Amino acid sequence: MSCVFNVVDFSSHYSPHLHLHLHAHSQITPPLLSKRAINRFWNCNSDSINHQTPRFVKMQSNITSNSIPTPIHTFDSELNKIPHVLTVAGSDSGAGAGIQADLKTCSARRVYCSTVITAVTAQNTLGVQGVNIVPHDFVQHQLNSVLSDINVDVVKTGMLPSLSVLKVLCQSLRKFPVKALVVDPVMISTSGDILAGPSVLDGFREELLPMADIVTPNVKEASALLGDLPIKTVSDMRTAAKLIHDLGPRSVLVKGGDLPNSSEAIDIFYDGQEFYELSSPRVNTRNTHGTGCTMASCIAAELAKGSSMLSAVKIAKRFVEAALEYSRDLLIGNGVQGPFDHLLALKNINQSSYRQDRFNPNDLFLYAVTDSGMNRKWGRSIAEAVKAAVEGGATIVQLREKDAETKDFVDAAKVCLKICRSYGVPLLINDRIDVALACDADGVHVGQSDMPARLARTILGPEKIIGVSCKTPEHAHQAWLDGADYIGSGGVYPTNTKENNRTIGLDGLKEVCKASKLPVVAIGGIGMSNARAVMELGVPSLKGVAVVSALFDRECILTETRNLQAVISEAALLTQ
Ligand SMILES: Cc1ncc(COP(=O)(O)OP(=O)(O)O)c(N)n1
Ligand SMILES: Cc1nc(C(=O)O)sc1CCOP(=O)(O)O
Ligand SMILES: [Mg+2]
Repeated sequence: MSCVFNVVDFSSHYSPHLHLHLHAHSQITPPLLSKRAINRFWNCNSDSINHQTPRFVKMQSNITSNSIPTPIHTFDSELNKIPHVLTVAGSDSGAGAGIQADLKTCSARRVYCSTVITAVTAQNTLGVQGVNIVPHDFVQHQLNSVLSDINVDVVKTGMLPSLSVLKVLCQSLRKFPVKALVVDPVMISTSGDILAGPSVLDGFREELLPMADIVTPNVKEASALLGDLPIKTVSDMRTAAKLIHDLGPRSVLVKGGDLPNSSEAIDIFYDGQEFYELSSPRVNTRNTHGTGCTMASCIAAELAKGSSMLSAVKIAKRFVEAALEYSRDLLIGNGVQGPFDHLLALKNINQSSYRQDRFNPNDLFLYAVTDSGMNRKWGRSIAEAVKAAVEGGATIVQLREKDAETKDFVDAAKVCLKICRSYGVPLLINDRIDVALACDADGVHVGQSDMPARLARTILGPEKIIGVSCKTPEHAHQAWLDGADYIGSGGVYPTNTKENNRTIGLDGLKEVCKASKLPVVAIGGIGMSNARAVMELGVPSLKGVAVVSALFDRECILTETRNLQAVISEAALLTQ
């Protein structure tokens, strides 16, 4: 064993537990460790009681805390290092738990996740219909492939279906030490099916738990690990946490989600010195399949990013709580226990209002841009103005509410979105990416001094529409490079709506249109008198006109929009 340990580079691989283990079993003494490794090893745990949120109550410990500082899981300072969790677990065909839950959790928490599959289960929301155990030598093969190549920060274990699989895992962890080991002692599925037998239980107690940085049993698993010790109260959970800690893991999280008759989900975290009671509101939902796997992989993900153990546990609890809350009414499968949505993204898909097309350049044809000052002047709400414009034939709407309070802006945007969706008209938000996200608008329009389009694209994702204001061919080229969908170009004519706006004229517009790889909408001083001239420019990339005052600074928005529609439609027909 010691010859294996002698090849370990202590400055880059860090598992406090493996180090302790190593001191006990090999001849390596602390002076042989690099200064950096020693510093990291004895770094104080930054989670003191002062940092706790009120919902996480530190409990009195029976153990007098001594002055030995607790190591934290620090993260190598190499720039651009991607945090990496390896999950060693079973596949769940229903994708609520197991490997699939781990992958979704790590993606949601922005951590790379590799997988070693220990068993393939046939499973759905009704239960487990079949289990096919992967031979232990092939589990070892997978472990070797990943650990020998990709720099793993944290290993998280789930279903370990046989003692031989557990043993090859322990061997690999000794050969390839990692920064932390998170053990979710999966034994019985939530549907009551046995996923690991008694010999595995012995393996947990004797071999795996002593190597673990944290073990995360639920009440049933904690009881099984302790020879069927009854656990019925929070006080029992605390006793169990202490007894499991005595088996060797550095920390224990006993999850009380299954305890009956409580409006709260209470977990007990014990790090060998202090007990912490972590409580969250119990979410009343059938969609809880995979919460254990998710909790453990989220802890692993946070450790991989450099969190202390207590922080990682707190974040994981919040993450699970938020995902359950978001998913409480999701209907996936016909069984009693459904999966939940780790990425908080599935709900809109079912809405009848979901837009089918991502972006159609022809939507730029008659582009209505609102103005709160004009609406105030004419005594109408944003929603009334938008409704009149879409009824009159506006093909896209932008809410340009420069002086609205954020809350009012979001509220109005939600109402306008409903109106626009009912007409199949996209709704964009001017400048405010946050408002667009909050109301799930179809996209944003940004100018040269607003949020850069490239960044807006990263934040909003691939499906949202992004428009960029461009006065020059260079702007247009950059907008294309940045992943925009269209450009707005102007001011074509002088305007009173936007202060200090440089007029580029029809010639400037033509130059931009010719250079642009993206569809263009013209803006600035456009109305009934000059829209035809703009449309007759005859450049293929020019798709329409964007108008503020000629629609909204008028008594009847509906009539003005209809009239402008007629004029530009006629011009478009003539120039085809
Ligand atoms: C379609 C369209 N084109 C241009 C603009 C102007 O955007 P920006 O330059 O960011 O100026 P503000 O509108 O924010 O004052 C636009 N809004 N829409
Ligand atoms: C919002 C805006 N952007 C412009 C640009 O040149 O980029 S001109 C403009 C105002 C357009 O209002 P109206 O239709 O009332 O002239
Ligand atoms: Mg702007």
